[in-house]
Amino acid sequence: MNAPYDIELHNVSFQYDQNIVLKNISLQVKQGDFLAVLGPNGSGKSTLLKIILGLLKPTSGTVDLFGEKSRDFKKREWLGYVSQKSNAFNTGFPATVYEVVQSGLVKKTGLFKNFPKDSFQRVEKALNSVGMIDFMNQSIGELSGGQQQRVFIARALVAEPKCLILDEPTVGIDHQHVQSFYNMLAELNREQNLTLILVTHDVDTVSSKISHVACLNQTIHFHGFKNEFNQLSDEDRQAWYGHSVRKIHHAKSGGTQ
Ligand SMILES: Nc1ncnc2c1ncn2[C@@H]1O[C@H](COP(=O)(O)OP(=O)(O)OP(=O)(O)O)[C@@H](O)[C@H]1O
Repeated sequence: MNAPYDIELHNVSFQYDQNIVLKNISLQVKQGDFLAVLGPNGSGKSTLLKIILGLLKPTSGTVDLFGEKSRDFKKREWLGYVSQKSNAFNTGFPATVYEVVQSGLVKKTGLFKNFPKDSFQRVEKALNSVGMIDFMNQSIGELSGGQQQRVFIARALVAEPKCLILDEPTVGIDHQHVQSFYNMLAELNREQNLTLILVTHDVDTVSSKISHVACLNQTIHFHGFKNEFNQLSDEDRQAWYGHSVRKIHHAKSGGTQ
């Protein structure tokens, strides 16, 4: 299928009971984009992701996935999802890294079907992509938060998604490992042309990796290329975030602008 966009939202609004959370969101994400979704706490970022994933239905407006109406879209495995709470296993959890990643194939094969014959190769490939192949036989609970999160990305990758959606995936990862985590995402984006949608507060750390930025606070205040985001005036930023927000820091430019 040669869809113009992986994801296209038209005038999407959403409310929980009387609480309006999203208003008139129109947004397009094309194949190979690396989009960072930014916004203050409670601005609707996770809700937006759940609408894209089809876990919540818009109160009004429509979502198209790979050129089809979301409600008609059957290839759900094309959308991978890694939530911020994935890395929450304790040390006693009785599953190996291999088993956790293999469970991601259920999305592709269905719950009551056997795993495909080449599942070992698929798990191997996914673990290689996230640099975790050496941990294949280890218990998931024995890994650090950052390692567990890589395994969860492998679990999403094993179903061979075209777009990976990540909700604050670095929560619980040691500061010194966050950069290498984002390097890994950038490599997936570059080498596998994987579309990435990332909700994050790590604007500075991820800035050199992303291609696009969307600024959300109930509605979209800005959506465009990263460079355009950097041109936003302080007034625009204040209107979006409610208080002064730093511009993206570029290591080469010699400091926060
Ligand atoms: N299941 C729910 N039922 C009712 N209200 C909810 C529910 N989930 C979220 N909300 C409300 O919707 C609003 C947006 O929440 P959401 O989690 O989408 O924001 P967010 O930008 O992801 O926040 P954060 O950065 O704190 O994770 C908040 O006011 C929140 O209280």
